[in-house]
Amino acid sequence: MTQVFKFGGASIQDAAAIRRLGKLLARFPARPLIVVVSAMGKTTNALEALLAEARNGKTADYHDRLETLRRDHLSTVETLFGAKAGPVAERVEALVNELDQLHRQHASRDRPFHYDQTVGFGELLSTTIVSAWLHEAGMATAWRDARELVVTDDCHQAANIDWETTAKRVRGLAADDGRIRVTQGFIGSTSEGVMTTLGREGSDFSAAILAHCLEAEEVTIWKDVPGLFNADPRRFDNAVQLERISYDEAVELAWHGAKVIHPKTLGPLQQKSIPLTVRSFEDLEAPPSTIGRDTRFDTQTPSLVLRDEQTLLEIRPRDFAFMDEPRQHDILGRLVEAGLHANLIDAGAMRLSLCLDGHPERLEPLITSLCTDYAVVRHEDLTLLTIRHADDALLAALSSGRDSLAERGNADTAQRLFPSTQCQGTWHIPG
Ligand SMILES: Nc1ncnc2c1ncn2[C@@H]1O[C@H](COP(=O)(O)OP(=O)(O)O)[C@@H](O)[C@H]1O
Ligand SMILES: N[C@@H](CC(=O)OP(=O)(O)O)C(=O)O
Repeated sequence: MTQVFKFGGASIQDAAAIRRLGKLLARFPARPLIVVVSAMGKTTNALEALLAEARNGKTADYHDRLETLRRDHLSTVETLFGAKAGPVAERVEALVNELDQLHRQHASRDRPFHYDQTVGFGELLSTTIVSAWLHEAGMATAWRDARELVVTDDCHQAANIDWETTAKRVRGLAADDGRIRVTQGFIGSTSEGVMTTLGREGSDFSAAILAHCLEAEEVTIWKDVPGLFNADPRRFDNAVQLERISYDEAVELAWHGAKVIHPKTLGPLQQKSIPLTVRSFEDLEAPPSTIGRDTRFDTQTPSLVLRDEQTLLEIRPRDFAFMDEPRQHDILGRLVEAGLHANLIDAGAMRLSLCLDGHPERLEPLITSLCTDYAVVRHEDLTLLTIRHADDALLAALSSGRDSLAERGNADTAQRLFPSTQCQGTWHIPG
């Protein structure tokens, strides 16, 4: 049965990491094996900065960054392949040159389109190197172009999957010829062949799309943590690993901002009952986390998610009228048009409060539009705490000494919005 492995930026950040990836894969001889790979390290952030420089006319900065990108990838190739670097270095050079050429072609197009023609190159570069290295390390490997597999609409930067066409294209991917298939996460293309991206951190979703279409046995996401924890272990000194949780619970954590899994990943897997394993690429012996149908363990441990860089908008009618359904409909419609998502919504008789990611390019036009019809008060630099399965004592302890600007709660989930200045440093889960 087909296995799908996904490796994120941290697992292939440099030559040493790619060597480690080769050793890891050598321990998994079962085929068919599909390996979905993200861009190396923080390449996607670098490509976003490159795009901004290109669009702001900072030509010298653009060229410096492009050359840094070229140098970093070539230096990884040289470290890995030494005297045999030539053919791989040529392919890397060709990709960087193609990226540069596309910039000239697309500079006058709208930003989301231009974004997708730029930022997707991170994955094309990384898979070119990883695939060649696996071959060099003695594993039969075939590089596959995700743009020929994952078909989407033209909603650039957040493309929607054409499941029927994708399923047809993906069918041959699991051909049992013993070769590992290496392909890119995060990217796809329209039916006309124009590159699209699936949203930041979307490679987990790519792995789920392929697994869904191939009815795979399992998806494994390899991470720098042993599994899914009840809070980000970088932020909470006593976070504990959740060894078994359900799709439903995992989707709640991901939706509320637990960065470890992209929220869209769970749906395609749940539909086909394909388990998702989150595992450490650093320690193969560490017990992993498994996400599946079993809901028995979901409520045993409270889970916490912190989301930084939040903005709260308090929106009021100017005429002392109610914040009734037509007004809420109007405001939420503008939110959708701006391409924004509210992480917390709270309504009063004459107020609608929305907590949004601080995304200046989308937020500013929304605020300008709202200010024409409503009184808007804006609070910046906030951190949203979401707790699943909390009791009153835990909520009180976490809120103590912090000013809550907005709150929401139901039977399973409580949210509190605090000033980020009161949320710095390491957190400890009381209990
Ligand atoms: N609930 C959580 N459980 C585990 N890790 C989490 C959680 N929330 C956030 N993280 C963070 O997610 C990181 C791994 O995800 P990410 O950096 O996106 O990996 P990659 O880009 O390699 O796929 C971990 O280093 C950890 O700090
Ligand atoms: N490289 C893309 C897609 C992705 O999923 O990356 P990672 O798996 O490293 O989070 C991004 O950074 O958004």
